[in-house]
Amino acid sequence: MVNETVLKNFFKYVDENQDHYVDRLREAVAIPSVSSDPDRREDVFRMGNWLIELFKKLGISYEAVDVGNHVMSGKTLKLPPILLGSYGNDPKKKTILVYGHYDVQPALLEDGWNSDPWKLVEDSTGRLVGRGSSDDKGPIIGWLNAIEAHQKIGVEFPVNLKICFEGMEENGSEGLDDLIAREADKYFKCVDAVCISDNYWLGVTKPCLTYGLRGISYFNITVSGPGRDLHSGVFGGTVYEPMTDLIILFSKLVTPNGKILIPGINDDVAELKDEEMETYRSIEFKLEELQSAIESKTNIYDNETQTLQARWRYPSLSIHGIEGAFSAPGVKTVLPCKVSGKFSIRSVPNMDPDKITACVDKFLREEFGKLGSENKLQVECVHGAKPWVSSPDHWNFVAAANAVEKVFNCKPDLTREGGSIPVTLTFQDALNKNVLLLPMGRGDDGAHSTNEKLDRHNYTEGIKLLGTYLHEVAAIKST
Ligand SMILES: NCC(=O)N[C@@H](Cc1c[nH]cn1)C(=O)O
Ligand SMILES: [Zn+2]
Ligand SMILES: [Zn+2]
Repeated sequence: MVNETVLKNFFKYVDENQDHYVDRLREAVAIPSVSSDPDRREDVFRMGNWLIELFKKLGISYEAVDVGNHVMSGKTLKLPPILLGSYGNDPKKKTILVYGHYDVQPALLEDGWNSDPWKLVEDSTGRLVGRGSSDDKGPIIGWLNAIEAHQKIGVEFPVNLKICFEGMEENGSEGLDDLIAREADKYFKCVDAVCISDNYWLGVTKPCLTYGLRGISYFNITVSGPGRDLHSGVFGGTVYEPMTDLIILFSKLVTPNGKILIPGINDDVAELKDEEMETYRSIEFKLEELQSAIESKTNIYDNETQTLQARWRYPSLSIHGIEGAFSAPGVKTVLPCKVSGKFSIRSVPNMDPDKITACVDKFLREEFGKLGSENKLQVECVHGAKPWVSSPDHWNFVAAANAVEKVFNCKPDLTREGGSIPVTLTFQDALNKNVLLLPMGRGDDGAHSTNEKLDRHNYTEGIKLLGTYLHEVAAIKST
């Protein structure tokens, strides 16, 4: 049984120290730890060091594992360290592994932010706006805040905690799978279950536990031809233009209503069974919540079930951008000599990343061949992750559901998620343990988008939720 007095004191301490937690998040957001920008790599390291200082302060023993180098945009870069922390080592207690990431997506004020993305600001409704506030600095700091609160109120921590924080999640989690394979029987040996707080509620009011993710295959297709950028007045109409070829290729990938046009891509998608259909019925989700998150009515489906299925159990293809193309304000009559188009496919059970790459490569080469262009095409899958589905009947989920009831006074929805967290399946397979996703933020947080936020309420109740989950884990029979 969870000691209710302990929880009461823990909740009270968290409530009274909200501002301290917000200040801590502010410090973290101020470090622009963008893993996909070679010029920001030092900041990713700085963020790792910031966490190490906090580990030291909280008495968490740790190793900052150097996982070598990688090549990005033609540059060899050091990979940020993977932080492996240990808090407690009592053989009588369960051991929970928590994972999160300290890198963030890029953000520029001119993308449409209302304030500097690297300065956490709180609006009048308690929205804490800043890059990484929800994805994933708020949640990872949440675990550490929960440890600190237990120390301050003088309460024994309910479990042994293993911590794995990486700085490359937004950029393919390079080095992490190998490290997990190496450490499965060492650092990760005693782990009883895994908890990841790196996703969001479905809507804005109801907490959820998540048992599935889509995979991702991220592609870079480069079309090159002329040896240098050219004046379109002088050379337009006389040369094969890489940008024209690329746009035609892009136009062949997907229809405006999301149907993927690449032959073979949809072949392996798991069949929709009656039991799965049932799971959509009980979920509290309204199209209005989606519309509020996308700040428009540009949704493709006019009903909730089809929308959730499109997000969770069918693949999608999104076009992200073009490197090398003119994108600044104003007018520039250039004809770029080399452009790289970026798009990704979110995959679902039973799709296979190698087959996805083979289908994409074959299709694009055939379509490019039809253009009769003298330019060159290069197709590359820059990183991939497999989809993941887990069992929500496991005691790990039951403990989390109990914690949701204690903190939010309601039963959580059981959801899948359209995003990808590459390491989830690795943990499940390499450690043979149950993995649970326990989100802190809301569906309208705008992760990866402009004006990303975490509500103060979700942050503080989230700290309580993470701590209470660990108490419930300690109390539950785990057979
Ligand atoms: N919060 C999880 C998340 O945002 N995951 C990313 C992972 C990714 C893969 N390639 C680039 N980022 C996601 O986009 O789903
Ligand atoms: Zn992310
Ligand atoms: Zn994330």
